[in-house]
Amino acid sequence: MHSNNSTSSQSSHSTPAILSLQDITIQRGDFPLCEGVTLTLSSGEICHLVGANGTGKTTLLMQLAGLLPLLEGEVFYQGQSTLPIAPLYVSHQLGIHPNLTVRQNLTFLLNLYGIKPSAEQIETALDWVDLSGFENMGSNQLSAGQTRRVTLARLYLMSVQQTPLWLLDEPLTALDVNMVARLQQRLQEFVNSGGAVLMTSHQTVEVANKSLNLSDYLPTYSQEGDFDYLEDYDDSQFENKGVR
Ligand SMILES: Nc1ncnc2c1ncn2[C@@H]1O[C@H](COP(=O)(O)OP(=O)(O)OP(=O)(O)O)[C@@H](O)[C@H]1O
Repeated sequence: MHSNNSTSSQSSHSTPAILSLQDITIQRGDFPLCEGVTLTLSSGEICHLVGANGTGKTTLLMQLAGLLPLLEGEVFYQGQSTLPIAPLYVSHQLGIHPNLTVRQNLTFLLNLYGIKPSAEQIETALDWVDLSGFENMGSNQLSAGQTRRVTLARLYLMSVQQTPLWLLDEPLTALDVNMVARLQQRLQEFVNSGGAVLMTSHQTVEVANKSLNLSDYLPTYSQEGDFDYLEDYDDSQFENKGVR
């Protein structure tokens, strides 16, 4: 893995990059979490988005998916400066409704991208995540890993034609080693067919061929050691007032 950021919306190839972030600010609420974030993501690339807890990885994916506003910087999606873009976005909150069956949930998730799956496609996708026979089970009866498998099953049926960019938030969490390997194989197939992936994970992502570390983009005031102003702080006013 390597960092390979660029300020251009063009990749080194003649076709535009699938995604280009130029000096964007990651922000939720009043204060920026990261500033000047820059990335170019082209066909064939799987970018591992890393950074300490709370640095803004989920916030960035939500901004790109149009769920939170982007206040600073520019996003190019397939060469066009536009937001919100319409990638596949898989939230770490899963989006599985407990009162629906597994089949109903998976059908709904695919409908969002214009896919009306046949019974056979649902079966095949569930088989891919080892949930054959779970079609009519209530989703409130699934384990954490099984719930995540339902939300990931859609990746089996989605292709570059629906969306060339997948934004995946913690897709490997709660999965056993076999499913982690199978999912990574699917990501590789997707980018080999022309797609690109931006994903968060606190685990190693073996198939990643790029990384973006948000810890490199913290605002100056939050960087370690930048607390000089505290040296002048006079706390004598609190002495003997029971304020300590
Ligand atoms: N629902 C929310 N409402 C308001 N602020 C939030 C909310 N969720 C997170 N935050 C704040 O936004 C900041 C960034 O959170 P975010 O979830 O993007 O971080 P992250 O890098 O994905 O963290 P983690 O590695 O723990 O998943 C956090 O510091 C948190 O204080």
